[in-house]
Formats: sequence, C-alpha cells, structure tokens
Amino acid sequence: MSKVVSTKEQGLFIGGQWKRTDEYTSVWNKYTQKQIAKTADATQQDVNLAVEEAKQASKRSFPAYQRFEVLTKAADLLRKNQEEIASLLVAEVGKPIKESRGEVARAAQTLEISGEEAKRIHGEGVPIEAAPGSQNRQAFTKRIPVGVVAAITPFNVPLNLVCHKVGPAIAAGNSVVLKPASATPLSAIRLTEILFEAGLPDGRLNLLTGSGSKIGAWLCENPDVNMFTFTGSPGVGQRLRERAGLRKVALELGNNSATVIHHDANIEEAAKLTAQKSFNNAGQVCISVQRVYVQEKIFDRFLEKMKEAAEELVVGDPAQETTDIGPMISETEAARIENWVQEAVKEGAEVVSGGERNGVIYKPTILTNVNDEMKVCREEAFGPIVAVAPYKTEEEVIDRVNDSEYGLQAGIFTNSLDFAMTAADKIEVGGLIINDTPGYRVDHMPYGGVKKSGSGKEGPKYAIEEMTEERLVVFNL
Ligand SMILES: NC(=O)c1ccc[n+]([C@@H]2O[C@H](COP(=O)([O-])OP(=O)(O)OC[C@H]3O[C@@H](n4cnc5c(N)ncnc54)[C@H](O)[C@@H]3O)[C@@H](O)[C@H]2O)c1
Ligand SMILES: O=C[C@H](O)CS(=O)(=O)O
Repeated sequence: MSKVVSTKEQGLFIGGQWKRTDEYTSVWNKYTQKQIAKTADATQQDVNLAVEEAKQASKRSFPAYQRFEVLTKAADLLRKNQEEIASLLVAEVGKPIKESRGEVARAAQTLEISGEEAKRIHGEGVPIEAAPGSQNRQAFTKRIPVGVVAAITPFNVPLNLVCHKVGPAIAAGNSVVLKPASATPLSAIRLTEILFEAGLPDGRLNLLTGSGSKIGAWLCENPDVNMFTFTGSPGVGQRLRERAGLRKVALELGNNSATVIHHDANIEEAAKLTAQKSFNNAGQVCISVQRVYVQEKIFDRFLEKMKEAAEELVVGDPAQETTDIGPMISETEAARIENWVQEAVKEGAEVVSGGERNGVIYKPTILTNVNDEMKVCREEAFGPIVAVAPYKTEEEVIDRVNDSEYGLQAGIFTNSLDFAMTAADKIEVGGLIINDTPGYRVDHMPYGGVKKSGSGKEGPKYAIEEMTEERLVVFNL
C-alpha cells in the first residue's frame, strides 16, 4: 500500500503502512475555520497492532550509525520542505508564517542533534576490582533501549515537540507509538512520511490519530508499552502517570512563567523581549511570560515601554508575512481568556493594553494592579495575557516567583551577579534565564520543570538517557 496519503483523509501509519479506519475527525484551519483534512480515529485494535509492530521492530537490528543517517537525512528533508510544512503549521495551529518557519528550522535541528547523539550513547567502566575480594573481576555498564515508547504530544508546537520525542527515542534504538494532538496532527503525519522517506525501518514509528483519552487509556492497558513520554496539561499528565504503573513516565507539563525586571536592567531591551515572549504563538507556549515583577523604582518606565512594544505587534491572519500574533487554537479558548481578564478586572485589575476579543483572536493584553491570588497569576493562562506587578526587594520577588505550583523556567533581567547567583540557588525552576525571558529555549539544552511542571528532561542527550536503561555487566575472570 502506498505510503503517500490522500490529501483529504489521512490514515493511521502502522508497521510501515498507511491504514484507513471507519471513523474520521475533521481538522480545521484555525483562522478561516475551514476544514482542511480528516484524520483517522484509531480503535483499540489499531493501538494494539501499533504496539505489536513497534515491539517486533525494536527486536530487529538498527545500528547506531544507521539511526544517525536516518535522523540527519530527515532533518535535511525538513529543511528542503520548510515552506510546505510551515504552511501546514499556519493552517492547523494558526501560527504566523514567520514563526512557523522557525519551528520547522528548530525541528530539523532537534532531529540533527538526535542523530549526532545516536553516535554518543555509551556506558562506563566500573572499578569493581577495587572491592575487597573482587580483584579478579571486571565490570562496565551498557545503555539499553527501553523498547516501545508511547509518545503523546500537545497542540501548540506540534512539529518540534514531536521531534523532541521521536528523535531521541529512535536515536536510542527504541520504537515509537506516537499520538499527536487531535487539533494539530497534520505536521506529525508529514513528519512520519519524511522519516520513512529518510529510510526509517517499518515499525520503528507508528502513528495513531484520534481521541487522546481513548488512545491514552488503551496504551496504558497494553503491557508491551515500556515507557510513556507526555507533553501536555498537568491534569492529563498526572492521570497518565497513575495509569502507567511502574513503567517510566517523562512529563513536560504546564507553567505560569515569571520574569523579574530588576532596577539595573536594560529597560528597553527587557520590555521588548518580555512583550515578544508574552504574546508569541498567542501566548500558547508552556514558557510564555505570564507574570512580570518590576522593581518599583522603574515600574512606570518599564510598563510604558512594554505597552509600546505590545502595541507594535501585528495581530491577524497568520498566513501574512507581517503578522506577529495569530488566532488562538479555538474560539472556546479565546473566550476562556476573555473570561479570565473580566474576572481579574472585577477583582481590581486594570487593562493597560488589549482586553478585546474578535472570534478566535484575543488581542495581546497587559494587566496591572493585580494581586498574586488572582487566577491570571496563580494558574496557567496559556493565552496572550500577562500580569505586571511592582516589587521592593530581591528577597520579596524571589518568594513571589516561587509562590507557584509550577516551576518550569523563569527569567531575571539584572546586571547584579550577586542577585543572579542568589536567584540561581533559590528560585524553584528547571531553568533560570538571566537577562532574557523564561521563553528562551534552544533544542540541545536540558529542558524540564519541577513541581506541577513535570519530571524528566528533554533535549536529545537528556531524553536519550531517560529512554534507555543502564545495565551493569560484571566478569568473574
Ligand atoms: N512543558 C512543555 O514542554 C510543554 C510544551 C507544550 C505544551 N505544554 C503544556 O501542554 C498544555 C497545552 O497543550 P494541550 O492542550 O494539547 O494539552 P492536553 O493535555 O489537552 O493534550 C496533550 C495531549 O494529550 C492527549 N490527551 C488528552 N487527554 C488524554 C488522556 N486522558 N490520556 C492521554 N492523552 C490524552 C491529547 O490528545 C494531546 O495529544 C499546556 O498545559 C502546556 O503548558 C507543555
Ligand atoms: O510550549 C512549550 C515549548 O516547549 C516551548 S518551545 O517551543 O519548545 O520553545
């Protein structure tokens, strides 16, 4: 059966073959609200077939150098098809074209780095002979692929975050059963085609589309899944961990990222970067700036500069080259954000900029006169809103940043080495970014949070460690 799917009804990809189903779900252009494709709805039988194909493939030889060749060729194919794939992201996410091109470029880097790391997987010698009575023994460790990795991914960065799971899993010698977000599955489907065009052996990647709750449950029920790697909301992640039992689970979850603007910061630069990273992808980014704490001496000047920067952003059609901010993933989500802002205003917050919705578009919104108990400060907004508040002392602001159930990344703009190093010791996050926002990420860095932001690290080198087991081998000579 051809691996090239119809342009309108996309099937499942199992054991190297595209498979049609009885039921399909529509995928919509998030700006025009027009149907752009239909994707297959997997059944439990499909899930079990995909896991079996993955399990059998994981037993077949696929040496590290071949894994390197496949992943680096796939990276090249992503770059070669960048415009086509970026257009897919514009349609299925509503992500502005210039940002979508950036995601394709980063996805290629993620696969390329994964390929390079495939050649660096190693154990270590163990000086077992140093133990009394073991002078005649030798020992070392080996890194062994876990086998079948179930990967479940979110809607907002649907290509690169799939690459952050599929790339390391393949690099480590595993097989993958991938379930992309139901709202944005098309880029994952295209990536699947590209990986097999690059020579990935049948069964090494199996793509299931359909209901997350159903497929998630069926994957948890299947004992041949050796590991789960999930990126998404904390509630779903926690439920998955509960159902996975004793199997490995890597969780990349939510955040309500804080940024601190200290009195010695470069105000213009901080305001521009903070505005950009508060509103890119319509704020639908796990490390989107949501809380901004500004030292009271510079509060008014910073707020004025941030308002200016926010109001320079072009809001509208994501297919236009000039657009900076496109629609949210759905009108329901845009209405939710509208309600959050209205609730904050009723509690005393002031709208400095934005505060307006037009269907799926919610304008970049800056709130002040907020308190730390408001929903816009306490929970994850995952939308184009940011709360800005003054602070007096370094001790106070560190406590306020830490007063959160989340801990993915935080940012501090300061030229004080002392403050920066104190924060590095005291701020409870997986990543602290000095003189930039928490929205900073490059794809080879260790990335992952604490508290309700999850557990485990991504970035190919680190994900590979989690997707392998370290086995000790001892020789009694
Ligand atoms: N930490 C990170 O790296 C990171 C990156 C991107 C997004 N996120 C988080 O993801 C969330 C937004 O993405 P979303 O709305 O797609 O998240 P979501 O949790 O609604 O869905 C994520 C994935 O899980 C699937 N799913 C839904 N219910 C499930 C269930 N019961 N069992 C198994 N799978 C299920 C969905 O179909 C989707 O594929 C935000 O909380 C955001 O912070 C985190
Ligand atoms: O949404 C969260 C993503 O992990 C941020 S990034 O696109 O990987 O930088």
